[in-house]
Amino acid sequence: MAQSTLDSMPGASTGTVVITEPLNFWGGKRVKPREEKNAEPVFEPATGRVLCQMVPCGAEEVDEAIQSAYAAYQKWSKMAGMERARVMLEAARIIRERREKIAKLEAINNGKTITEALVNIDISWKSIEYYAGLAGTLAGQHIQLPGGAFAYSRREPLGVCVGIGAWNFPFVIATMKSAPALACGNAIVYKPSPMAPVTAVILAEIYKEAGVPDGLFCVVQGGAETGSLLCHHPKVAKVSFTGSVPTGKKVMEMSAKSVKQVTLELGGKSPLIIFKDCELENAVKGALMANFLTQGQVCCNGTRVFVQREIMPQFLEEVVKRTKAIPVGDPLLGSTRMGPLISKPQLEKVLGFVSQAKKEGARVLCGGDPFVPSDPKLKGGYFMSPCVLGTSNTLVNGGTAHAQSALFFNTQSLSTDNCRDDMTCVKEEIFGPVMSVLPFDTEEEVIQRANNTTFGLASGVFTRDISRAHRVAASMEAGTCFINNYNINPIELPFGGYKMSGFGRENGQVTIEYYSQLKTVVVEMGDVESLF
Ligand SMILES: NC(=O)c1ccc[n+]([C@@H]2O[C@H](COP(=O)([O-])OP(=O)(O)OC[C@H]3O[C@@H](n4cnc5c(N)ncnc54)[C@H](O)[C@@H]3O)[C@@H](O)[C@H]2O)c1
Ligand SMILES: O=CCc1c[nH]c2ccc(O)cc12
Repeated sequence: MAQSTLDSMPGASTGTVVITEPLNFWGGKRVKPREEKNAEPVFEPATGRVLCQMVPCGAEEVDEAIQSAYAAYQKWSKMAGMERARVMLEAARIIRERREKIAKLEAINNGKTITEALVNIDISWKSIEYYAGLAGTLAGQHIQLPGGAFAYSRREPLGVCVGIGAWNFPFVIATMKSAPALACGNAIVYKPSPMAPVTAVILAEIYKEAGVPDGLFCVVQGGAETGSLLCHHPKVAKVSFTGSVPTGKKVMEMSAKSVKQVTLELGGKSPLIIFKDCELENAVKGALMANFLTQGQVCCNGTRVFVQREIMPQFLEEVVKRTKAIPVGDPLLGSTRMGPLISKPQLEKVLGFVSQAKKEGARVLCGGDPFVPSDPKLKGGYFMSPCVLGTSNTLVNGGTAHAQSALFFNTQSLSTDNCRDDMTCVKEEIFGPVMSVLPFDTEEEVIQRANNTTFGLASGVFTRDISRAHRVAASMEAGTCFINNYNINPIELPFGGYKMSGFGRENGQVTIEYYSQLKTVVVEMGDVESLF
């Protein structure tokens, strides 16, 4: 087994790892790219150094991977669910055993902190364990018909599925797609993001070691072109896509040509609503969890934080204090709570949103600047200080919080020194550590404003009023609503979007339905009654 990448991990530190092994995997082994000519450098976000080369797969390589997956599917789909479960449980066990090494590699490639990367790897093996548990339960129905005839339904796999992933949760996304796919008896060809290509192949090796047939989980590297080859391939039955709305639309369009099933897990601009009767410290912690994990590059982040006017001063004071205290730096240090963004263009894009917000009248309450850590090896990294955009008055001296709110916030509608619903930073997905804080007055008003978006991935509400909490949750046009917390996404819970945030679900029992199809078998026990 080519385990050398992982073997080099225990002693590895930021700025030291170089990966030269092939990153494609099909037919049960790593596969060297056919041509190196379109190689793209992959950068270590913490240092800006080249970590490896990503060589995109062309049509022949994609076809080879899909043929290899199809051959594996023929074997795997004939195994009993319990047999598949056994192999999957072994894969989960191996991931768990190697969690530190895999997490380190993930943190090096993605820039997320080692603390978060470990949580991600734990989610990954739990996902495989969870779907292994369901593999043996897949069953149809028996339906009695008149005259002794009957029918039964069989839950069958789809065939070769394709997974296309984003760069923010590379290992998690690869497992969240492959675990339900394999449990149902499918094979899967996975294309990671060209910016985070290194851990998917580790997953492929682990599945192989656990005993899946060669080709069952393949990895092809590449960007838009390779993705498009996958979406057009006639042997592919389903495409599960995680990424942005514009790319999701293209994937859906390409898949429609050969009527492939599609799951779209797309972006968001989720609202987090904080009522004045909340437990304030929890609400502040929730707002930080909703905005700053993985440097704010999380699809379901609650980036529009609506705060009831009366508690705005206290909320802002506390949220700004805590945001300023977030230790930004080397992702491999246990004490770091925010690493670098994924790439230089992403950093520039996010800083651009902050500049635009200022031009449109928002006040930067903290952060929003490029950040250069003191450690010299991190000088070329893509760091920025976490940012809160909102109103400035609460940080003005003097007056009680209530007096301030009465004096200042009652005139807010006249002020431009504020986040407003029509600002770019409030309307568009930034995908970086930028929280926009907006005042509101009434429940009715905030529900309308929270839903006034084309996205619908997630939402959140903080209140002590149980009736209000459920009323607000029911009225959110979003696939998830968190009550009195945020970004709690265990694998047992269905996850996915409303509106332009996509359709289909990942995680939870329901995902079995997105990786399988029902066949109805009708059985006659008597003679055929023919009208002809
Ligand atoms: N809903 C979710 O579960 C979820 C999870 C993570 C990220 N996201 C979203 O992903 C986005 C960030 O990720 P990104 O920048 O990697 O997104 P992206 O849309 O740029 O790329 C996603 C993937 O699509 C591939 N791709 C690009 N063009 C393609 C094409 N024409 N055909 C087929 N594949 C193509 C990319 O190579 C990559 O693997 C954000 O909008 C974020 O909200 C959503
Ligand atoms: O960007 C979001 C990635 C994501 C989607 N669903 C889940 C579930 C658990 C996670 O840790 C991440 C995600």
